[in-house]
Amino acid sequence: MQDKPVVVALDFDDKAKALALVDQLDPAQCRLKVGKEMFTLFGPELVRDLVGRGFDVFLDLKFHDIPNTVAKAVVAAAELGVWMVNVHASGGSRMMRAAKEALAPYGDKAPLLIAVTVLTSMTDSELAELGVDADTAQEQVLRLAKLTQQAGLDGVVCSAKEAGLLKSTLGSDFKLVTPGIRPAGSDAGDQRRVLTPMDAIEAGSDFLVIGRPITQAGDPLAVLKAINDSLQG
Ligand SMILES: O=C(O)c1cc(=O)[nH]c(=O)n1[C@@H]1O[C@H](COP(=O)(O)O)[C@@H](O)[C@H]1O
Repeated sequence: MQDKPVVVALDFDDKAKALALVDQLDPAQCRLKVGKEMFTLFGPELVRDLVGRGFDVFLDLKFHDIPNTVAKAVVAAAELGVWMVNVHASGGSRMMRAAKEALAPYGDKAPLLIAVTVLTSMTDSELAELGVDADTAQEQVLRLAKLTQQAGLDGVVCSAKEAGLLKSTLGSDFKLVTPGIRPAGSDAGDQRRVLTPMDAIEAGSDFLVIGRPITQAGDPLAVLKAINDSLQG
């Protein structure tokens, strides 16, 4: 298992509330994810602040644009000192390769570059609505994950439900970052393809992105601790 597999998704519209949670967290216990809402509201300053506090930050902006634009965007992320950044695999292999090449000058200081395959909120019928020629979400995830690996990226964001298949097909070094994680008994919300933290790790997930079950809990630290303890077996 990876060191510190839990990545807490900081999806807040209130910076003070987010920082009140961050103040209680220890960079030795978890990593943090900043997504579209907080980045749009509070910008790179927030990311610099979190990096400055010693957290590994996953900048989850899911870039999806032409190769030149995405390459420049991932360089901007690297300049912020983030640990991980992501793009949409459906932006294509040329775009993904351009992003990877743009990070080469950062050497081992480059953020991990990850691609989103099929969003964990998507169902098979929603994929069909988009005209995706795959029988199941899983088939499309595998197709996009193979493309991502061929483009030289470090891994993919996927549902833990696909982790076993992806690990056995793509090898143990290819990182699997899995949202849609719900400790037993917690509300799935808008997620459709969910697993518990332990089941996700056993299936082959490297990093567990967990938002509302921690951030909306009465005692977020207790939930994080319970999750970390459950993973220690
Ligand atoms: O890239 C992601 O992190 C992501 C990809 C995906 O397919 N599904 C998904 O839920 N996410 C993110 O993972 C987090 C999940 O949050 P909760 O559903 O609150 O645990 C959110 O910040 C989502 O934006």
